[in-house]
Amino acid sequence: CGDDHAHAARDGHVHDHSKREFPSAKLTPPSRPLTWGSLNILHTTDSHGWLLGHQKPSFPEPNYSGDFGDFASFVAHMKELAIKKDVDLLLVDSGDLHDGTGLSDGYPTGGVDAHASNEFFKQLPYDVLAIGNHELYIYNNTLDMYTNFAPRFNGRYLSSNVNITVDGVSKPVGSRFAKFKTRKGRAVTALGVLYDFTGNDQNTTVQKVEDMVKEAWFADAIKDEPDVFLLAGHMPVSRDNWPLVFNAVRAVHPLTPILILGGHTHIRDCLQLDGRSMSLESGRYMETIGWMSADLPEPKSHHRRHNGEDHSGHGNGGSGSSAAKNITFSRRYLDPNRVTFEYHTGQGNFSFDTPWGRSITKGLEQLAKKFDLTFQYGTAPHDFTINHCYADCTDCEQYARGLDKIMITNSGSMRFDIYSGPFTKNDQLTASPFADTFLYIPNVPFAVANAVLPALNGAGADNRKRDNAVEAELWARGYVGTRYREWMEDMARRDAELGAESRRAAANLTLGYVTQDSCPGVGDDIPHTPLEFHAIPDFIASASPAGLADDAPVDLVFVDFIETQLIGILNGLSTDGKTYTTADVSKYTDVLATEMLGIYAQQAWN
Ligand SMILES: Nc1ccn([C@@H]2O[C@H](COP(=O)(O)O)[C@@H](O)[C@H]2O)c(=O)n1
Repeated sequence: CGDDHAHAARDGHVHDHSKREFPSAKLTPPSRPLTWGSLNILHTTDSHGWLLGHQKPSFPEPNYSGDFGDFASFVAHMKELAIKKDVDLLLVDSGDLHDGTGLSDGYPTGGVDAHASNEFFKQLPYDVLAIGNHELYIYNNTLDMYTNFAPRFNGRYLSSNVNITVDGVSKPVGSRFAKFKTRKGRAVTALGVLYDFTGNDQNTTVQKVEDMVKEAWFADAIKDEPDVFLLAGHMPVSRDNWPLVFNAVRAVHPLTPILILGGHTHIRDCLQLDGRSMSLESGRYMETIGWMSADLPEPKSHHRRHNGEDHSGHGNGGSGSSAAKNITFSRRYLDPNRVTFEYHTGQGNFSFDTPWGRSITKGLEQLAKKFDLTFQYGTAPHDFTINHCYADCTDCEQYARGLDKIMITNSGSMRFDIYSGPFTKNDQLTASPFADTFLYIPNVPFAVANAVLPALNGAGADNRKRDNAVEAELWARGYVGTRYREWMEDMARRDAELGAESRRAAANLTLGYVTQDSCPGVGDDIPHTPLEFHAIPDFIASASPAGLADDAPVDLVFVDFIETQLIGILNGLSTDGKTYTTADVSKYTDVLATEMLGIYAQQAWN
């Protein structure tokens, strides 16, 4: 790509499409081409509105600087390559399009979250999409998916176990399953499964995965053998319920290839449930494009056409010679930026953009302008990262001190790092995208209020391991920060254990994800060195007021997202026989969690 620039200058070529400035940093190109199979998949998940790319100059952000227009051009070139290679290429998304940036959450009053950003998603030729938990926290968002999003995909937006009630009737938000043929004639049966999520709004329902697989429609959908099962879903590929779905399919079809495309924990992950299946999870926030390839047998229809009988290795008995063989798979985690995209498509900086890709980029920039996302509240004096170094927060503490209150929130409400420099409306919404309300319970005895945070974090003397029920409840409500942090911690630990020689080699690498999963070979497309990692608890709080007597009354302030857990914990700590209920809770302020950082920045960072 650097060469292309040089040629353009040397040859005096003038191109009328100027490139955007991102990435401002030098990016390492991949060094090994993708392995293509007879069926290939590009996978996105947990994009959460990150359609304009990561724009900050500090690493690892430039790794992810490609925007959705660049991605569209990439997809277009990859589709052409697939045709040239005469193989199948599918595009799959595993959900969570809401909550995460100004494009999804910076809409004017009266708007619907992610409605505008989803218009761009709708322009891509997704073959299968699955619903995520973030499509379900607010009924109006789900309704928008049902009314405006699902219809565009003609039955391929899948919500196998998720319903919405519209006009008193409960029905799937999208479709329960899809059956279709690929360009090469492969018969695909696809599902779109959501993990056992319980934080959904009224008038939406999520059926447990263990119940879904017992449904008559499910048995019916999987009865006929396709060439391949494509199980998309917003469910982590490790330590969750995919085996329930996998085993239900395997009970009927012991040998049919099964491709699982998962999500939710925001990590890069891959495993194989057997030799004829692969499960892939492709990160978060458009920081990863997943690639899966599989050398599948010829489509059954092809065999029937050519031989008059089925030698494909399909069917319960596995009549063909390939029946018992493992399938050859590959997987790769791509850093979405133009250097990656150009490398894998064999394009240069001036041949890469398609008119379609450019129009998507332009449309996204216009949307950012319309939502005033560059409005600047102040200038962040330094980086405030969630896990990578200790934030110097003395200034925030001073700001919160002086009143007899304790403010508690879930650390997951802080979604993204704040980088030094201009702090804009977009930065406010990437850091804190949830329109959660601040609530409070007045007159809680100080000693009790002060014990809530450690109890919530499971660190209290009598509660060393957090109650399993609380843990399960948090997981069910979508609390997955722990898994992402474990993953980051693991890569930092492995890095620390490296010997001196490997450490010297790693010194030349840029910061980024360093994945170790259980699939064969190296998954990351570009070798990186991992970020430093410092653990944070699941819940965080303001500094406790100093010098108060144990029975001094304080306001216990918290976000509505944690109301149920907090009241439960509070009642476990209460010593005076008082039982707290939602009747004790009032609204603390009209300021929403989405607005608070801007207010702070205006006062403290100007
Ligand atoms: N109103 C909300 C909704 C969600 N959260 C946080 O998001 C987490 C779930 O997000 P995933 O992308 O991981 O599914 C949830 O655990 C909360 O931390 C929130 O704070 N407020």
